[in-house]
Amino acid sequence: MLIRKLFKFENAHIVRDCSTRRCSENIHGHSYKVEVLLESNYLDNGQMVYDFGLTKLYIKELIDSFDHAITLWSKDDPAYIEAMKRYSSRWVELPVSPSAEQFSRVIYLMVERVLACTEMRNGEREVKLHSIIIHETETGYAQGFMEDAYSELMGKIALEDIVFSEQVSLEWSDPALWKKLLKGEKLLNPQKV
Ligand SMILES: Nc1nc2c(c(=O)[nH]1)N=C([C@H](O)[C@H](O)COP(=O)(O)OP(=O)(O)OP(=O)(O)O)CN2
Repeated sequence: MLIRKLFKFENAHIVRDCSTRRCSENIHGHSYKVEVLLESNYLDNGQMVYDFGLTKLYIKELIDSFDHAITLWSKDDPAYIEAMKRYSSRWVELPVSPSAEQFSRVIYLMVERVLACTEMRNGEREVKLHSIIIHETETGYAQGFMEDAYSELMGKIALEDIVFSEQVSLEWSDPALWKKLLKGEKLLNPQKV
């Protein structure tokens, strides 16, 4: 059984070296839509794969890090990165360029880590991340699966190389959330949301 929850964020970027000049040479923004697809062969005590309400805790919080933020590629021109960080408080720095494809891989790894760290308390069993779909526009999307997220052909992504700005992390329910996830600390699901 597959379930899907939709999240949204508004984000700015430049995608260097792509064929579209508007995209590679200009800061521009998108109203992103993110589909998180979860699967299981089992149902929980509420006869659900995973309560949609529970996805609105850490999964939503982390995806929302990108909202009203600029996403930077750590290999971009250092002068550009420095200027963006100086004049914009909400930024996320990635070890890969922020194309729709790379966003799907990055968000796959982030959501997968949240699920791995989550202690589920309502009889959920073997809830797995199926894929992440990133809609960059109304007409274009990328869908990333586990094999894409871990693909060495596409370039290995280490979660440790994803950096959130101070203003982003201060808006999380726990400003140490990312550090805790990197260490693999447990996140306890509430019994009711
Ligand atoms: N495979 C990809 N192609 C493009 C990406 C991407 O992430 N992956 N990104 C871009 C640009 O960011 C661009 O803004 C979006 O491109 P495009 O679909 O051409 O945008 P339009 O607004 O022109 O969309 P229409 O619906 O066709 O008007 C470029 N390519």
